[in-house]
Amino acid sequence: MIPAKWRILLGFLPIFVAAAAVVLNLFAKPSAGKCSLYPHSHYWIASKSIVTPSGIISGAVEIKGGKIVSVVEEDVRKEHAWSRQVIDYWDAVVMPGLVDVHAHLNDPGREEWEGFPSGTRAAAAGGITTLIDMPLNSFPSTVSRETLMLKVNSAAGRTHVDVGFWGGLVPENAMNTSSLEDLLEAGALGLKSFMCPSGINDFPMTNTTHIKEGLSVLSKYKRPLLVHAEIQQDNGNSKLPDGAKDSRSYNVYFNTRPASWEEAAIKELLTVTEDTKTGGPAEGAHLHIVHLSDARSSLDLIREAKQSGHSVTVETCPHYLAFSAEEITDGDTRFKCAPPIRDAANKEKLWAALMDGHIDMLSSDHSPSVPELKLFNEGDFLRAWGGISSLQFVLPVTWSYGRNYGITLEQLASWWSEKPANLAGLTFKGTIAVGKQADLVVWDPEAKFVLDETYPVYHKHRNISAYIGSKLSGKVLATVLRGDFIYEDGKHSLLSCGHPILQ
Ligand SMILES: NC(=O)NC(NC(N)=O)C(=O)[O-]
Ligand SMILES: [Zn+2]
Ligand SMILES: [Zn+2]
Repeated sequence: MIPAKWRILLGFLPIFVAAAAVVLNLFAKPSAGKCSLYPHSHYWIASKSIVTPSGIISGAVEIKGGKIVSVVEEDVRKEHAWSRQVIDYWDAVVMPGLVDVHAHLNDPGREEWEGFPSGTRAAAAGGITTLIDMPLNSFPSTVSRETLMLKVNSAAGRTHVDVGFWGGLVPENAMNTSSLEDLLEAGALGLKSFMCPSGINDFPMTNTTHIKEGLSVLSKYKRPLLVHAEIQQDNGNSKLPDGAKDSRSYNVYFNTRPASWEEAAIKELLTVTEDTKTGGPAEGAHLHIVHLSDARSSLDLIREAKQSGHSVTVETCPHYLAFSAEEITDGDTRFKCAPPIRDAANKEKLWAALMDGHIDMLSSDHSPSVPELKLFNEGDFLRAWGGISSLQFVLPVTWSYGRNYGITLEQLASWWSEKPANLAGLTFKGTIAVGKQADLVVWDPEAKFVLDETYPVYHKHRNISAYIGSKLSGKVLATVLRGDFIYEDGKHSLLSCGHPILQ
């Protein structure tokens, strides 16, 4: 029998515990050294603008153990205020974290171009919570189980966001089913190939036969093939001897890779994607065309193929939507990429296709190099490295330019989170819904900023980014990865707690 005075004291115990919890919470500081800037594992994020699959709501997202456990259209602030478990963002937008299915992090092997630590820090600061890394520009290229393991080992404990990996489809493994299966069994989320030279020696291009083989293996795994769709034609002016061209001229570069290269590649691809139709020999496989630039005939072909049941999707990138050939200054090789940024009328058509749903999603195609390879002194468009560096800015860029076309927050979430997560088979990410991982970006659509010398940039080489000097609106306030605040207001959590994602 417990003496009466102890029983009275025990009766007060829950009150003591609650009071202690309140005091501890009041003095809780961001816990340095951990994965999150906040100590909570069960909390609510409140806002008047939460982007869910069923529309924008005013309310709160309840997060517990890294997952979304409820999404409520109620004011939870009063109910939970005492515990300081509500983080209130008022008018800021809460969206699913971005899933970037096309980034070149070049690690291991070319870390001086960009590595997992710098690339994923930039991603976190930009509201991207998941990156799928491309199999080329690192060394060696990711074309086998062994080379995938090099990637995974290099990423371990060094990424601020979750990172998945595409494997490379190259002639050698395309003709060797067991090696391709081995790469997929090891966890590659899908494959990627080039129909023109990739610029990387150990990543040779594939032809239609290789692509057909790849799709047939992928159909068993129900994973996608991503293709860089350009086929070299004789109609570019690349045949001119170098001396006859002003290599500083953007127009000269632009004309070396005309839209007919994209069109030719897509025409060929669509002969193979017949097989992906329901009942076809490669049913279950899916073809995804990366970084579409030509919004004319290439897009018409894709639209028709989709209508006749091919399993095909297409992405474009913010640089094709933000810039036009007419605005690019000669010698400014920051804007060199392949396929090239085309004329302003083409850009308008890209926007129209995106708004109509004919372009399914967006990706960064962040493809940096060391500044020396951009040949800024010579301004040589023909010899400079092709690739735009943009990872940290894709959300404000899409928003700033897209506002003029009337884009909605729901569209942003679909293009940047839901559709890319589906492409990569990440059923546990991509939307704000009960049961999903709590990957979120909180951002202020009205905040304006200039990307000048003072702006913190986490890419390895800020001067190669095509966006430096731009005025943008839409500022990322906080990024949440599986419930952890990995970024808020210029601060990153001290530990890099991103996970590798293997299928
Ligand atoms: N080797 C590359 O990173 N190439 C990339 N380069 C671009 N887009 O200019 C690409 O995705 O094709
Ligand atoms: Zn490409
Ligand atoms: Zn790329």
